[in-house]
Amino acid sequence: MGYLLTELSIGQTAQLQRTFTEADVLACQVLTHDYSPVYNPDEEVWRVNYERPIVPGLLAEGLIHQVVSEKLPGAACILLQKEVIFYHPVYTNDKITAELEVIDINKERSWVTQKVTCFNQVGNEVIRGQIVLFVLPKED
Ligand SMILES: C[C@@H](O)CC(=O)SCCNC(=O)CCNC(=O)[C@H](O)C(C)(C)COP(=O)(O)OP(=O)(O)OC[C@H]1O[C@@H](n2cnc3c(N)ncnc32)[C@H](O)[C@@H]1OP(=O)(O)O
Repeated sequence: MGYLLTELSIGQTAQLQRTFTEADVLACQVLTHDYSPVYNPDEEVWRVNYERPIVPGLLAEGLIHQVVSEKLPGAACILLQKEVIFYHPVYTNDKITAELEVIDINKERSWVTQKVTCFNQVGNEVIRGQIVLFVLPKED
């Protein structure tokens, strides 16, 4: 399903929630080969600055992509730009909400710009940013 470009409007929002588990982190490490000690509960290095091991940024960002694929626009599109700031760590077993809001539509190019906000179960903003998507036309 999803929205055609002509069905999108400025201010439209969508969100999804996900809890990132230790198993998710391990699966992400296998795929990315990023075995940073900051993800490992048995390591010491993260303890000075952080409460618990951190979820890889790339994995947390995955929730943003899920909102794009499933909800807004929820149709086939191509990521053109992504700028994100990690304001607060995502910890294992945090319940994260990713919210996207349409802030610009370029009808001539079929490009849509969305504001990205992700926050955790206590309302801390963990990720803020912006993405630009090329919304592919539906086949007739
Ligand atoms: C590379 C891989 O192997 C590893 C990973 O992927 S790790 C996972 C992804 N990254 C994170 O999870 C990082 C999460 N963020 C943090 O841990 C914190 O942002 C921080 C420790 C870097 C900073 O926190 P803190 O020292 O508490 O800073 P404040 O909240 O007090 O803010 C001070 C000012 O800095 C600005 N700021 C904060 N965070 C960032 C950021 N990530 N990028 C840019 N600027 C940041 C904040 O706005 C404050 O600015 P102001 O003008 O003073 O208001």
